[in-house]
Amino acid sequence: MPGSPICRSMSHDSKYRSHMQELIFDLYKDEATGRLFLPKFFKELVEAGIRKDDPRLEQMIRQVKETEHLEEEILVDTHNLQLDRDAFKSLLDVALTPSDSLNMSFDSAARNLPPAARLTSSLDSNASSLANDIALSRALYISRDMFCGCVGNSIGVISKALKNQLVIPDWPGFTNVIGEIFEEIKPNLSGNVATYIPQLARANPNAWAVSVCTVDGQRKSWGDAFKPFCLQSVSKPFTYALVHDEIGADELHSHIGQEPSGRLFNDISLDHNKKPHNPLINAGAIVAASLMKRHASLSDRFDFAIRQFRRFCGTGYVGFNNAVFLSERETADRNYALSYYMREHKCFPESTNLQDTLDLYFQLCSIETNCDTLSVMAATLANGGVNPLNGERIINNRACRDTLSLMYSCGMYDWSGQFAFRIGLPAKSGVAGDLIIVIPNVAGIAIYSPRLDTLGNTVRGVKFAEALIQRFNFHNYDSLLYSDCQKLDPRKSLHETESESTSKYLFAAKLGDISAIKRYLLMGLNIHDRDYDDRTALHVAASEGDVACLEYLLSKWRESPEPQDRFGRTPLDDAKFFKHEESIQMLQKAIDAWRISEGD
Ligand SMILES: NC(=O)CC[C@H](N)C(=O)O
Repeated sequence: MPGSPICRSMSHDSKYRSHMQELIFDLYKDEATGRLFLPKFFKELVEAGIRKDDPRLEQMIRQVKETEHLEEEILVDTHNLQLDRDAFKSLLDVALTPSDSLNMSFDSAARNLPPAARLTSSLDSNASSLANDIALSRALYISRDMFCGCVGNSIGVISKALKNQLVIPDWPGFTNVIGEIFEEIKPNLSGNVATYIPQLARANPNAWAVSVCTVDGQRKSWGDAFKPFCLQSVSKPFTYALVHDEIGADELHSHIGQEPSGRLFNDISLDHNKKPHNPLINAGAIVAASLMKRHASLSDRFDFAIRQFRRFCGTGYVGFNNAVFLSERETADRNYALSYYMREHKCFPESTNLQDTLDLYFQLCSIETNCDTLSVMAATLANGGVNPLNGERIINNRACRDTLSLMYSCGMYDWSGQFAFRIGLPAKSGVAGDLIIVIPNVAGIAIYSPRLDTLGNTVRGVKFAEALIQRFNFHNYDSLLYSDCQKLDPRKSLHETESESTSKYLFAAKLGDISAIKRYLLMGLNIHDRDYDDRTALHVAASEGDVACLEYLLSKWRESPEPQDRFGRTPLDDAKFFKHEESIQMLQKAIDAWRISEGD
């Protein structure tokens, strides 16, 4: 439909996308080769918190690998290397692995190439120069066409990351503090592993893991983050959300209340309406299970549930621990008694099969995952029901809102009131020692430490939550106006005036922070911008004698390299004043070239 809003927006989107692709390529390309050095590019994304296994980068990484077939003659001709395909691919794999260890990966990769493929070359035997020479081949320096052809839908997250517009812009700074808290709490070995379900008693009591995923998909994990555990009661908010999404609030709340019970999670009690107090204790969760796809077979109901649980994370591990399911079912007198008591009070829908209901409830509690994956599930709740890694809506917004409200008031058993008061965030704990904390519109946090306190909450998890709130202004009421809260606010600076951006841009030039300069240019700032003294970034870099920064600016400069500030001084004057010889030569060369191009 040419001209229609949809068509315009689609054409606008595709025009915007290709504009961003070109802009990013130009900003990040290596001036010497005119190509984009992939490892360095990915390093920028990793530093912003976007991991290589992020589904949004999958297409790009796959296409780069597929598109870039190994042309041995290029390697042999250009570098006189005797290199077999596997060895080169292993080096390409390392180079495309944006990780903290990226810096050393080239050297280690070149040194660790399989003996058979040990490179023989006329080049310097030093691994890093060898690796860098290999990197000069096409595979790691990609052309404009290849970049624009491969980046595809990844451009959204890439441009946001490079523009520093992700919800937590200083990701390294934020995760450093989280890492400190993680280490601080690690020595705490108080509490005991749950034993009333025999399988749970076998957990490693000292396991300790924390994972964070933001609503922009920035992720980091610490400790045993890939060690599997069963969700147990952490499954309850997701069950409630799915049933809410399926049958709606009115029908759901005609069966289950929204009040904290003030009792243990498996207490045999109902509220004044003879309904379970809320869906986050056993009584309410069992009724919620009875409502989930209640006209389908038990196998279809479980299949639906686990598929939906997997959609909450979109990646990672979500499985099922049959041993825990059987162990739980064999020792569930309390839940059976509670269910018969509820049936007596007609809490279940007509013709509910109680055994099926309990089996489904035990199965939901026996869904297995790990911290790294669970943090994404929590981030989907933080993100209004939309999975941040793929943009898929999993539950409607009202179901998400109601889930968070109940997690806020009822999520921590008989410590829910204290948790809401002290930490001020929606959370849900489980007897496996798992805990999710949701920071609405910011991030989901998953924690795993099996030692529980007397109320059934993970001891380290609660301590972590308290430490988190001491450092960051995440408490629901830290955001009050006129707050004198001195805590850290790691979220992006919401508004920056143009003059603020210009001064920050010039300050980046003073620091020689080329990445920050690129981010400002990516955000649309004009490279020739001047401050109130008509000083430009060229003046600043020339005064500092920062040759790398000066070289980058001159490579993008499209005006005369002799701008005058309010005192009539040019960047060359400044370089001469501070006696920066290299800068003087570089500027003089640029001035000569400019004058020739202007026909002076
Ligand atoms: N708090 C919990 O995690 C309890 C869940 C466990 N499956 C039970 O029903 O008792």
